[in-house]
Amino acid sequence: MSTSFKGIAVVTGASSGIGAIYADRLARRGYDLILVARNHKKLDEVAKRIAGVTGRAVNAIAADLNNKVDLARIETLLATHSGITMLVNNAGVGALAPLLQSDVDEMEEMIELNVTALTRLTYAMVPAFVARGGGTIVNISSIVAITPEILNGVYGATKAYVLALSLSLHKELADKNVRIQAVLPGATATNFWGAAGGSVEQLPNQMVMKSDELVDAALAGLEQGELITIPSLPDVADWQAYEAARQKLIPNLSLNVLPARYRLSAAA
Ligand SMILES: NC(=O)C1=CN([C@@H]2O[C@H](COP(=O)(O)OP(=O)(O)OC[C@H]3O[C@@H](n4cnc5c(N)ncnc54)[C@H](OP(=O)(O)O)[C@@H]3O)[C@@H](O)[C@H]2O)C=CC1
Ligand SMILES: CC(=O)[C@H](N)C(=O)O
Repeated sequence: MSTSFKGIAVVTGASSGIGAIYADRLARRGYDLILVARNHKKLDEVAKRIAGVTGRAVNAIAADLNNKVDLARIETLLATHSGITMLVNNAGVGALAPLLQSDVDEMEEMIELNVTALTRLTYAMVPAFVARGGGTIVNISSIVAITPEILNGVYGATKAYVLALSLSLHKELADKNVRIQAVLPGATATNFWGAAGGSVEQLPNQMVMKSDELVDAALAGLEQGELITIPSLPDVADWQAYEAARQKLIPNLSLNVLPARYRLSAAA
């Protein structure tokens, strides 16, 4: 594996779980790092460990992406730091309870982090990448983007947003050398579950991926040029068939002729 210098990767939510593994793997691939999360102590520990092992420059910035002032600080960094070549939009929280058992204020906070913060960081990053002739954005979505029935519906909807935005950005930025990848993890053994009020131990073991294997697979997908990476999916042909079915719908989704099934008969 080449370890030539690849610029700076910014990883949000890097104090634990998937984000901390991304930080480690990207440093080993030759990126210097800027790590973002709220917990300064944990973030510093991750940064020191990775810098010690890899010798790369690793900066930790404590920021609450649900706080407008902190978020603006990170947006400014992304828009102005010319060394940044990759953004991993990973920070996110989830929920497990259905609508009747969940609190709408908590849902709003989740939307602010999973959707609003990710959108604002992307809006800060993309013009800078376009101006510099390229860059890479990795968006951590989830399999619940396409299976919202599995967990809390608002959580699934936030991840469907991430998938939709990624598909659109890929098309919009195709000729600007800005790479987009959306990663759709299935259940992964991280703090996510405890933070969402559950426990990963309650899931059947065969459904749960280790976070290091998840990230290694996601980076393999990135290096293979994938737009969508579903690390758990055994046969990529199944995703391709799903996507082909979606593409087949497109020419028929906006027409000025009513299909026969909706034409009311004169007698009715
Ligand atoms: N684990 C799973 O089963 C799956 C997870 N995902 C997604 O993966 C991503 C990473 O989660 P995962 O590693 O599993 O869980 P973790 O709880 O381990 O990581 C979440 C990260 O986000 C950070 N974070 C949370 N809130 C904020 C905030 N307001 N501002 C800044 N950072 C914040 C946390 O750090 P801190 O508390 O220090 O701020 C932490 O570093 C999420 O987007 C999640 O939705 C997707 C599919 C499956
Ligand atoms: C699919 C999952 O189980 C996961 N926790 C997620 O965050 O989407």
